[in-house]
Amino acid sequence: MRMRAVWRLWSPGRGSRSVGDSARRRINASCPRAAYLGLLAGMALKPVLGKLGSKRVVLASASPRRQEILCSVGLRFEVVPSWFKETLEKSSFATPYKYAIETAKQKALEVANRMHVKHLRTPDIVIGADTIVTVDEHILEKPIDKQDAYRMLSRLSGKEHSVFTGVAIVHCNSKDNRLETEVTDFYEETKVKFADLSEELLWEYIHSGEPMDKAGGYGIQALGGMLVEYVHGDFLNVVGFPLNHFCKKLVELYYPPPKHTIHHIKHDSIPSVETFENLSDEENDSSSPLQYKGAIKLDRSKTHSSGGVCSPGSSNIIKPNCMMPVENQNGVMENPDKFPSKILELLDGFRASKALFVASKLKVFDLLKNKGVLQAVDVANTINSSVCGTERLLDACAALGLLEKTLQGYSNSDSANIYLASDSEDSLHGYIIHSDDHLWPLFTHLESAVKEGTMQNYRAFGKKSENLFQDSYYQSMEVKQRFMAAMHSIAKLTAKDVATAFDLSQFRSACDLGGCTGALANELVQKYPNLKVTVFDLPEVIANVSHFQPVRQHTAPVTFTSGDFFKDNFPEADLYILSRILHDWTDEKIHMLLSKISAACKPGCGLLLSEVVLDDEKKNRSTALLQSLNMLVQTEGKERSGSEYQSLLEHHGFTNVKIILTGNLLDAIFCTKC
Ligand SMILES: Cc1cn([C@H]2C[C@H](O)[C@@H](COP(=O)(O)OP(=O)(O)OP(=O)(O)O)O2)c(=O)[nH]c1=O
Repeated sequence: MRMRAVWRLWSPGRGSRSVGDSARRRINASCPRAAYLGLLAGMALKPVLGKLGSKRVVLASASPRRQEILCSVGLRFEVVPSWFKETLEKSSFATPYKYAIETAKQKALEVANRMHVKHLRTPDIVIGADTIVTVDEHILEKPIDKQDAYRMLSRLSGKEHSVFTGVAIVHCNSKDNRLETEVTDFYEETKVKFADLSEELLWEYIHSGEPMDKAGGYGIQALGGMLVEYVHGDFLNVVGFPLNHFCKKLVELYYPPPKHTIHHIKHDSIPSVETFENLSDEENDSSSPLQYKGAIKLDRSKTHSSGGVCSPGSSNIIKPNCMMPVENQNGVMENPDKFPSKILELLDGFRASKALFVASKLKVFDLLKNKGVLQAVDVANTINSSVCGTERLLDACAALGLLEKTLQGYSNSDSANIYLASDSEDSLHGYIIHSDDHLWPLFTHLESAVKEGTMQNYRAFGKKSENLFQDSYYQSMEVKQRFMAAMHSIAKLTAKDVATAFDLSQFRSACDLGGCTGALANELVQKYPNLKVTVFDLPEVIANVSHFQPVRQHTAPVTFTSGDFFKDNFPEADLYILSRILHDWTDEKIHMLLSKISAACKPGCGLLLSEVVLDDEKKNRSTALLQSLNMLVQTEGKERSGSEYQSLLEHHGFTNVKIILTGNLLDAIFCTKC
């Protein structure tokens, strides 16, 4: 079989299926037990999701496979790739899985610490994982180059090997500003047997590029599946995350089984599932969309009934339509879980956004920051609103985790004090108001934007946008200040991660083109005191930057110069910066701008971009992809993938393009002029 023919079927962008789909399809076709386990995992996770719903869960992994596996069961999490280098001394571990567990643990702890220290955002749970392949007592990780991939794959040819994934679940707690962690870890082993691989097949596979970011140099979920004769164990474990074992661990952690309630459901090809009844909502977690009050017990005699009801408040209720597996007429367990929680959550999304917008606009978070705890009636009187409406808004905000509600009244959550109060240093208030006043009207015309493929400024605001910034953002003082405040909020939130993503210490002068209020520039001079930074932006912007400047800064001040980077000459510098600029424009305009920058750069000069970087297949980072829709409704630009940026940059003589996914809202790209 020729690889290329198959590649066409599976390659992204040609209607290929996701890893999750392909993985699931394989499971179903070849391994009924694994298929069942897949379903079990999905079901088992749902009630646990209620537990995790109110928690900040972080996946400390850059692996798109892991993200997809966890996404596919509806877990909500942030992705913050770990910076931990996988360099532990292998020989110091008694077994390979201990090595994988320790690496997973270190990956997760690194992220927990970094988030705690750098972002003041202590997560509740950080998940780390590490996948290794072992053959003939050797541990194989990701190949460093094609030769290395060749060595690995020829070692695996014709043999059975083991794939171990170590997983660490780190629970975090911030006490007196110190991070406390509690680690739960486990591993899963899957045996995989490779067919005999001919040299030709082997090299063709290596040249497909697939082996490079995968342990053992193969991806079982894609082309690499053709090399495999059999799999014993959890398929998803090979793909990078043992979902089933993970779910069981969560159940163990959150629903420790009271011994007397354990029922075993047995079936020939199906494992006992003592976890199910413990997944009922005895603890009554209000954050779960699948929330039903009262203890719900599994009554096997009734699981055949077709019309099980889930009603709140009653005990001894069977809910086969909600979470539990039921046996069909043939005695085979089926997943009856048709509850569309993910879809319902999306459906609700706009209501939650609007509640946040309105509470921000009415300055609820400012009021509660100043006053501490208030009853709804006091809030209503102060913000000049009805008591019944205010109470519902406050209750919704409390349920969304923005406020806390006690008998004494409502108060801000910690994150509301940090991010929602308009006067706090890291406030997102500006961006929230911009989202309500500007993006919301634009998004109501998303359908037209999709049909026409163009921005919707005219429909939303009755203004033609021949010159995007002049016409849309700088037409009135009020809109301009709102827009600048919005950009400032995001720049402040991301500046530290962008400024520290690369070592820029060799540069003496920098020019931030379109640098707006100078938030990134001010961060750069803090980090590099010898760097002189100039912000170059339109005169309308520069005229308004003064009240965004830091009050106490012990470094040389940032300089501001006005001009239009498309038309005017910009200041000389050995480092140019474009933060959230390229995404506003078409490729044509980007070429124009990059060619101007390239002409201004001497060899060795640097160019730092900060943008949302899409994954190459444009399917994994939903926040980034939604941001691309955001660009569609309001600009002629779009978000781009790493390779798209790379080819734009290389076209203008910039080389050594490096990309860092910061885990924050903006990523960082750095390259130098050759
Ligand atoms: C064996 C095998 C591995 N893999 C992948 C899973 C992991 O992503 C990768 C193993 O490398 P890891 O170091 O475990 O993970 P990673 O570097 O991709 O991500 P991070 O360290 O940020 O968590 O190999 C497959 O996708 N398919 C396979 O068949």
